[in-house]
Amino acid sequence: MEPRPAAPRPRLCDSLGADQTPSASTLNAARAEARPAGRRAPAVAAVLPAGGSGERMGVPTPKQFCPVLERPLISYTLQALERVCWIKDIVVAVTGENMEAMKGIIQKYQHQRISLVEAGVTRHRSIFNGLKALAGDQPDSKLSKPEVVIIHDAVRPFVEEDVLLKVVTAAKEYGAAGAIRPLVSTVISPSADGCLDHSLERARHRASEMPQAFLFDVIYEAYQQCSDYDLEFGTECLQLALKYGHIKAKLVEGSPDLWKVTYKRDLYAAESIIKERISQHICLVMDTKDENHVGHRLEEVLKDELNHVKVTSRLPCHTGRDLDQIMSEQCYSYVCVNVMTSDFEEIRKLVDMLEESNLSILYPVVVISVYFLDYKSVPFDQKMENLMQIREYAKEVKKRNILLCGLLIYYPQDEHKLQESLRQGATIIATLIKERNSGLVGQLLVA
Ligand SMILES: Nc1ccn([C@@H]2O[C@H](COP(=O)(O)OP(=O)(O)OP(=O)(O)O)[C@@H](O)[C@H]2O)c(=O)n1
Ligand SMILES: O=P(O)(O)OC[C@@H](O)[C@@H](O)[C@@H](O)CO
Repeated sequence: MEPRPAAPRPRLCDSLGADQTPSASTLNAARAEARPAGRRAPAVAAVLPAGGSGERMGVPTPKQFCPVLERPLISYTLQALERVCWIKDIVVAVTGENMEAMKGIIQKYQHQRISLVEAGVTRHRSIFNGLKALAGDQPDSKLSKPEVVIIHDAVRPFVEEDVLLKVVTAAKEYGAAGAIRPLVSTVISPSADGCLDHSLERARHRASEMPQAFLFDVIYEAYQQCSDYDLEFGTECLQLALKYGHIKAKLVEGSPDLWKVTYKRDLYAAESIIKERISQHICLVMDTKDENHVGHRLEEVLKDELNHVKVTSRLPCHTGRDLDQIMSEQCYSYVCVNVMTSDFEEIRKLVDMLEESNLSILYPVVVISVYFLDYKSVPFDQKMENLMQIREYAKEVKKRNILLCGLLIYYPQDEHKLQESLRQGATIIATLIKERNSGLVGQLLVA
């Protein structure tokens, strides 16, 4: 899958600052971009079934709470939906025993617009409970009934605004809509004696994925009429709309990353996709704009080595403006360049700025403190002592989800040797950023 920037794609509401509350007029303007002219934007809510036990994952923790880069999987899905400003409420169905854990996740990762309901013993029953909360059937419910409701599995973290908009727009017109994907394996039907009865022509069939969207009344009435058998054994909401509402859902082609995390391999895949997405931008911090500065040489080598990664450089962080810039860039990888010094001043400033920006709440931020030293010609026992401070300081900042390590780059007079050191340094930097391995925190690597 091609790497995509960690920052969400341009949103309908990107005209707003990250922390601004959209005014009604702004929202309407944003919605106007998203809808055919002359039609009112529907009120949209989402239901996320998250009450499963994840048996196929084969671990004690239900997969929606399994960590990915030390953050529960469900938090990524919530973040994906929260990026969509026109989804007004997100109802999550969790079991009673996981309710407190879910509240803790919402608080720790500062999720917004989330309401919790009790899950059911099956996925359909969990979804039904979420719909009941939106229907306003429950006396203490603060939720208002939406015109359109999105249903999306909590274990499908890679959902983007464009497919959500497609299914919602189609649901408004057809009553129901769902994302589909080409089948990878052929579907076969076994006979009672365990032999092949027949196979389906793969090209004429599709896999039903998520998100799905429905006119609220269509799907709510379908669930209210639903047989116990369907509630117990059904796996397809679109089928309920067809069977009980006689609505033929519009099928929307989805992107490859809509898949559902089901087995352990899916968790590994999710982690590598997230790592790839947050490693798309490297910011070098150096205390000079001098183009001949060796830090700019390193920047150029990094650009050559990592042609798909955005490499920028900026002066050390000193003002609140820098904080805004860091947040807006959503960069999770920093290289702090120190030449012939081994003090920690710049690193401490950068780490404090990153901490203040709350950037490391959602994703681990990699900070690499690079020291250019001609360590073959100058005694650096004293410098080494300073450099070894990195171990203790790194342990401290790890608690804030900042992965700090050091890199000593040989800085010889000889141009050819320097180029070789720069290339080796760039390779190490690229690996540290791509792998984001907390096991290397506090280490001092040498190029
Ligand atoms: N009683 C249930 C069962 C499932 N789900 C949710 O429905 C989504 C898709 O279901 P599935 O992948 O089957 O999850 P599990 O049932 O947890 O997985 P398994 O079948 O392996 O146990 C998941 O987000 C799951 O948490 C739910 O809300 N309530
Ligand atoms: O059956 P499971 O509970 O594993 O997952 C539910 C899936 O069937 C469902 O998410 C899609 O197939 C679309 O309906």
